[in-house]
Amino acid sequence: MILIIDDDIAVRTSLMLLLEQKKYDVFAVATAMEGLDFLRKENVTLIILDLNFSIDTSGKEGMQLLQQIRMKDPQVPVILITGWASIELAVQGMKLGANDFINKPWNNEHLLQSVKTLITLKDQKPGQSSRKQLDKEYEFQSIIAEDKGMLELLEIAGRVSKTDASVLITGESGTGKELIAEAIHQNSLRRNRPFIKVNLGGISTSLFESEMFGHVRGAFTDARTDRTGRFEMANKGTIFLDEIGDLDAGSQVKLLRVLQDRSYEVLGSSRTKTVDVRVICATNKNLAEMVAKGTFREDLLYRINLITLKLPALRERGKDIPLLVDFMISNLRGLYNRPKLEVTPEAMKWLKHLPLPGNIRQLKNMVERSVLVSRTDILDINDFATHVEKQPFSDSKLPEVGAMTLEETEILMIKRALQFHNNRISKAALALGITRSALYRRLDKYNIPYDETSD
Ligand SMILES: Nc1ncnc2c1ncn2[C@@H]1O[C@H](COP(=O)(O)OP(=O)(O)OP(=O)(O)O)[C@@H](O)[C@H]1O
Repeated sequence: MILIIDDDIAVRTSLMLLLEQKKYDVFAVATAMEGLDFLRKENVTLIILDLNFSIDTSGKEGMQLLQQIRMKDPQVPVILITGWASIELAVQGMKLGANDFINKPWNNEHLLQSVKTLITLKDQKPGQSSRKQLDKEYEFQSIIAEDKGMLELLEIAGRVSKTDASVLITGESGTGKELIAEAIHQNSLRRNRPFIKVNLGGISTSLFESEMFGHVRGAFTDARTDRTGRFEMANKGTIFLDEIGDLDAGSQVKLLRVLQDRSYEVLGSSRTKTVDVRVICATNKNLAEMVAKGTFREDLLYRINLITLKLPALRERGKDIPLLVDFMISNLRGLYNRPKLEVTPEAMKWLKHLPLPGNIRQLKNMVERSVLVSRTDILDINDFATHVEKQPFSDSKLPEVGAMTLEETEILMIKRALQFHNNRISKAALALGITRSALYRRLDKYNIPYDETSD
């Protein structure tokens, strides 16, 4: 049963009609008291709450009610309805545990999507599907994963792919964010429509609008012909906004508007265009931290992260490395016509313990290079070892001369290696290029705490 709490009879009626048409059971109340009373007695699957309900437009009462709802039922999904002017209120509401917010006047499709997504996700907790079941239900062939966390992630990705919910994919560089974004599109009802990828990190501020929304001829000096924007190209399909954390403040506002209203203006034209698009964003930055620092808009974050998928780093799913290597080798057998390509068990073991900060991309590059260069089809440790790509490092990253002694630098590097490898001594030693016993000696010498049992 969906519960609507709003004192405006017009809003209640139109929401009820809309949801009933879609065969949802709906109940509407006008006051906070009635709402809480209903929640106590009935099994509510989702709540739609108008934050500005009651004559008090500060939203205080709505916010209080949200807190009370959360105390009674921490799980029930809550969608807030707010006026455009009270976007800050919506952000506060999200912090208090609401799941989504919709601006008035709302777009019916958008609202129904949000309802469908939240109910779909609530129905089933992830973590129940095996790889086999996932493969039966979805098309994830190009994504190699047996790791439990990854399977949970794929299960959620599969389920949300059928909705139009916006998805934020986070994770270190090379962990497969783009691959997941493509898979969501491929498993969605939009699969036969365009999938448009935009690398926001590569678009300059001055070109943002023309690139995203297009321009008409003469809109600015260099605009000699009309240009179709990326949103228009993605119409009816999916737009994948990569590196969203790299967007400057001005472009963030412009993006927020199109994500809120699904409408925009082509540069140099006064006509408003609407767009029907599914939005998937990705970043390797920590957006919550950026919000705290004031470099990323909080309202934009809530607009894009109805569903967040956090991809694990490869070192957190080391058991998947042999599967990934097998998959890569099998592709290369066909590509280079070398059907006998193999990796020795020793090399496989060695690869499993290799520090790979560039994640799957780094592994893939290394395997491919090793195959290309090796004269034999049976690849051993030595064939790979010469191709371990050191991450690009510039000495400008080093502290200023005089800021640190050599000993202090050594201590810092040891601590970083331990932290990176979750205190696993042998892995940290390998990354530092010393033996385990040499690392133990240094840990004792510098009094760095460690856990002997963690290796
Ligand atoms: N689970 C996986 N199975 C097979 N190949 C994978 C998997 N994950 C990633 N890859 C491959 O690794 C490479 C990097 O993946 P992708 O480009 O999706 O990473 P990313 O997280 O988007 O990187 P960046 O943040 O640098 O843009 C691609 O060639 C991709 O096909």
